[in-house]
Amino acid sequence: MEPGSITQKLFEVYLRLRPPYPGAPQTEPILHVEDPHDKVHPSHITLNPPADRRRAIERFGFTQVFEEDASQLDVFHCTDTSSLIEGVLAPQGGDGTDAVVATLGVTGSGKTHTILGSRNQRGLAQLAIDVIFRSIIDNMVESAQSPTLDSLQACDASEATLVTAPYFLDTMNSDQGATYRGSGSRSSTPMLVRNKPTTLSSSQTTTPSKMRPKAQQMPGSFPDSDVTSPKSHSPDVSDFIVPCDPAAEYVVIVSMYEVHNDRIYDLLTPASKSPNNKDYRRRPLLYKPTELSPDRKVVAGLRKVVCTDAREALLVLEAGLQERRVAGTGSNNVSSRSHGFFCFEVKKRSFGWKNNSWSGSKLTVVDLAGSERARDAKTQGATLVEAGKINESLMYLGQCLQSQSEISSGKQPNIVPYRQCKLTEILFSNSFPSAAGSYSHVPRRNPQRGIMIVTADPLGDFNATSQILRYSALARDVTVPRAPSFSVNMLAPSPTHSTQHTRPFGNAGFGSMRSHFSPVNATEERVTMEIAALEIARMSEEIEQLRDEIEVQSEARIAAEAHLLSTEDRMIDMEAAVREECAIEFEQRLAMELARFKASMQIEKERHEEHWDRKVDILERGLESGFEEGFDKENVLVENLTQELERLRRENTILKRELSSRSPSKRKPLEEREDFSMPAGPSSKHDNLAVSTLGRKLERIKISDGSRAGVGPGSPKKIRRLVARRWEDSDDA
Ligand SMILES: Nc1ncnc2c1ncn2[C@@H]1O[C@H](COP(=O)(O)OP(=O)(O)OP(=O)(O)O)[C@@H](O)[C@H]1O
Repeated sequence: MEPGSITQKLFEVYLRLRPPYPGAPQTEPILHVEDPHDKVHPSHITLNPPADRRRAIERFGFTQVFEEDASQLDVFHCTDTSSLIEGVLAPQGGDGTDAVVATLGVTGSGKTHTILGSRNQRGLAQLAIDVIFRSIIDNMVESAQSPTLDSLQACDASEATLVTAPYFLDTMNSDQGATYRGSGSRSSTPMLVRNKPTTLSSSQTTTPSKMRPKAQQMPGSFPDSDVTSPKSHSPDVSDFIVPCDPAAEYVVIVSMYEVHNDRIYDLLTPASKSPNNKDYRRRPLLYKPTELSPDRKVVAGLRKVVCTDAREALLVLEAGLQERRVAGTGSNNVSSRSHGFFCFEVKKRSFGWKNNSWSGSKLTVVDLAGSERARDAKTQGATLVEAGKINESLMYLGQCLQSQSEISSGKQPNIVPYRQCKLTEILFSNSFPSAAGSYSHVPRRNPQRGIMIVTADPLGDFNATSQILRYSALARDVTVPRAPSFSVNMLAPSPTHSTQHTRPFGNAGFGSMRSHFSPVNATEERVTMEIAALEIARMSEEIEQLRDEIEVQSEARIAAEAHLLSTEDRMIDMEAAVREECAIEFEQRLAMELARFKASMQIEKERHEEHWDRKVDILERGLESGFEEGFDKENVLVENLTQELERLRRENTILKRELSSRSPSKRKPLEEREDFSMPAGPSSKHDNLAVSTLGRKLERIKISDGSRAGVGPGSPKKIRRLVARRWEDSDDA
């Protein structure tokens, strides 16, 4: 089945009329309860427009109408809240069925009174807590401490943090434990001590502030949760018990949250100081499917308190109500500025299975904020914006309820448009069976059962009341107004004017008319009067219709403005989220790029080092090889020179011999001769000089040889060869 399509009524709708305010002026009520005829309880009312309004008379049908004198207990019993509790406790085994009890109405019409009661009377929430705990008292778990707490935590599908009631209350009461809202909260409606309630003025804002009075010091207007006080039992339901599963042990988990400006805030988690400014703020929570609840959305991340008796649950409820946003308006001194959701999850598991999983269902009691007209409520600033948001969400809720009644009367396709805002999503999304086949690993849950109690003030504002009734009623008839009575009066001949008819229309003066008076004229005039009267009636009708239209249009404009504001808010949120996402992505990419850059730098560095190492190697090798080469060259040179020197010496000896052999008698011995004399000094110098002298000598010899060669026969090559041979021969010799 498509989500949003229905096969049965999603909410039973009841109407509760509030008694007049003490000291309220005696005026004609706009609402009249119809005689039930053959039925026991009335179920229809008629909405009569005030005498000065020309509007249709409307008739609305509900499951039941509670008149002004109906008590809290009447409402509890007749709305069959006990059967909802029975569905939650699931006495026949299984998970049971979730239930929702909500109130809807114009501001000040008694919604909070019905749900949370007042100083002397308990509301449906307290009565339900009482009945639930009385019914399961014999099957309650022995202790909510570990390991029970751990097993409950493991089975919680809403990513919640579970704490035990004693721990929660201790934390709340400790001075440093938490930061709670004081003024501007439902602090005037707790249940412990009978101090005078705080009266809130319209100037009080709904911004959370750092304050936490101890539970015992809180001013109260709710019934006493002190079990010894008679007020704590009023009305008394002690003889009322609902059957529970005898094979199971139970525990109750309390959680509370509010929907304010289309955002969900936990009422049991203290506000924390925002880093940017000194305000104490709560973090909005998400309404989403989770791993353990893939087929159903849940408010994720709540703080839930495990309670084992009614007193603990009431104290937790009271603590959460301290956080609820309220403000004084022109219509109500303590007006709820948010939709409050108080959830009592009844968890059960089979006896003897200490580690098996917990299942169960929950009862949610909802105190909706009231619709209001800015003009009447005299709200401004933030409270006016809140009012716009409240009206917008109630308009969407109205559309859902209207579609329910239109579907059942066959006027509309089988779809409930509940995804338009958080309020309708939370109220309706569990009203439908989960899609067949999907999430086979998760047990299929029954669609929730719902009760909507519409509250109305019979002496209240006609337009606001008619609007609420129009979209909440299960059935509606419209009776077209009769012909305007004044036209009939006008048509009737006036005895005083039997002879002198006044003429309301026409340019002619009164005197001129009278001068033309005749029976024929009288008939004509009567016809004219008739036409005029009909025209007046038609125009008045038109004016009324236009007036209605204007009212509808201005309501629509307010709703559209509120929608615009919420859309703007959503866009700002989205922008912030996108910016944050971009910043995170940018930082991630930057980090990645930096890492990549560092890695490539490292690689490059290593490559460079390697390159340089290789170069140095090559250089070293080059240097080594170069040195060796140079060394070798030098050695070769020295060797060559030595050889040359040896050769020259040999040559020298030969030459000496040659010279001495030419004419030894006529010549001085070589040592005595000037050109062969050896200078004194180191042997090397002496050698060098000798070599150079020898060189010169050789040169001369060559020249002389050359001159000889030029004169004698044969080539110089031949001569040199001959000479060399001769030297070789001499060497040999
Ligand atoms: N049935 C009733 N019997 C007695 N007193 C009632 C009843 N209904 C409402 N009241 C009183 O009327 C006053 C306003 O009622 P309440 O705060 O319940 O209105 P509301 O619809 O919750 O308003 P809002 O939407 O502004 O929060 C309270 O003082 C409450 O005690």
